[in-house]
Amino acid sequence: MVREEYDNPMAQNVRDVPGLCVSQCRLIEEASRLTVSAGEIWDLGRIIVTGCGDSYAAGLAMKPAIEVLTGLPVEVISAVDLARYTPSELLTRQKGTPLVLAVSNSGKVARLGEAIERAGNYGCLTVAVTGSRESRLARVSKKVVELSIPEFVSGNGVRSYLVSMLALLIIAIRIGEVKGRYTMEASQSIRDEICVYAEEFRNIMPDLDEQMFRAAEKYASKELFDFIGSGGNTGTAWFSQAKIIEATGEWATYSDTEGWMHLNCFFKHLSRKLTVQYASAKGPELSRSKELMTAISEMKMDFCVITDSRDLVLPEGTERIWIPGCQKDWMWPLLNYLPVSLLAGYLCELKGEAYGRGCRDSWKVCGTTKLLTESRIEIL
Ligand SMILES: N[C@@H]1[C@@H](O)[C@H](O)[C@@H](COP(=O)(O)O)O[C@@H]1O
Repeated sequence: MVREEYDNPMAQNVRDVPGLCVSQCRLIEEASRLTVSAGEIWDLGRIIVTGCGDSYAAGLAMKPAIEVLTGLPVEVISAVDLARYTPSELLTRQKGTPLVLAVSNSGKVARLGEAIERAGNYGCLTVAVTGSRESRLARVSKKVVELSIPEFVSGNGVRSYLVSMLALLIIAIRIGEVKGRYTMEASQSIRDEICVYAEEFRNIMPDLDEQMFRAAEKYASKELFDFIGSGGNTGTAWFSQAKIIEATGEWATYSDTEGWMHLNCFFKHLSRKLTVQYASAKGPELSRSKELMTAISEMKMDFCVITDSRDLVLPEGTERIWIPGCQKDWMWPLLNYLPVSLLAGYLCELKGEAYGRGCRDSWKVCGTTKLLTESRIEIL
């Protein structure tokens, strides 16, 4: 088959991401630099990142990075948990003010606005990281970092996911710098490293594109997709399952590297499943990742490993999907979601599917954003 005949919006979005990463790096730095003052940063006790869907995954993906950079404890809490379940006493000032970073491309999701209004009422410093300053989220947040993502064909959030993660990363770099953990020059060199990573990705894109199209051809009949990753790669694994569900409607799941051996290893119909593991050569979990690879190979199922290593010994029959690595392992999730985004886009074309089932028939009810934006608000 000829790849060009199966080109699709998700693949077009993926190809745009490295350039977008470089251009957004500077723009977000400018938009966010003075949002939280030095005094407010010195007063912080902990950080909560929240959001829905891909925006929640962006928090998972950047959690280790934010922890390393800021030296503060970071929790990623879903919007509904923050709105309705997190005890109010945990949102009040205790050994410093909690900073809540609320990620939402649209700023319109009701539950997130609700969570932020509540957290703000109890004393959190709330910051909306959003594409819309006019949105309800921006209005109820104490501060706003406005993202401006250039228009492009809609591609299942592949570009906005990058920008959400990048914004969290750049805000964290600034917090660490103001706290005196490293110099302004060191901050700039981290941002430079982000751009180097993006450029390396841009260089491998034609080969990666071809490999993922061939993988889509090979795995087009699969009905279950099982993603494994820990640390920031938990966010990547979450995002991977989301793209497969949206683009193909097939069943998809994710777990961390330890959790897989406790649960997802028990799926049946192994011949109908594709298992994908994220394994960075610099990752602190590499020894555990290798144990899983051995077990998965003994179970005899189709298996891909997305890795930044060409030397990592993989079990026979395993497909290596090589992508660039980063000097700082916590930066890897920023772009390592791109191979599966390509895979999902090509699978959608090969299976004759429509994103979100075209919101037709039984899925009509899912097509109205009202269920997300006009949900009843309760400030507890
Ligand atoms: N299906 C979409 C997701 O793809 C999106 O990530 C989420 C949050 O959207 P936003 O970032 O605008 O808050 O909304 C919906 O659930």
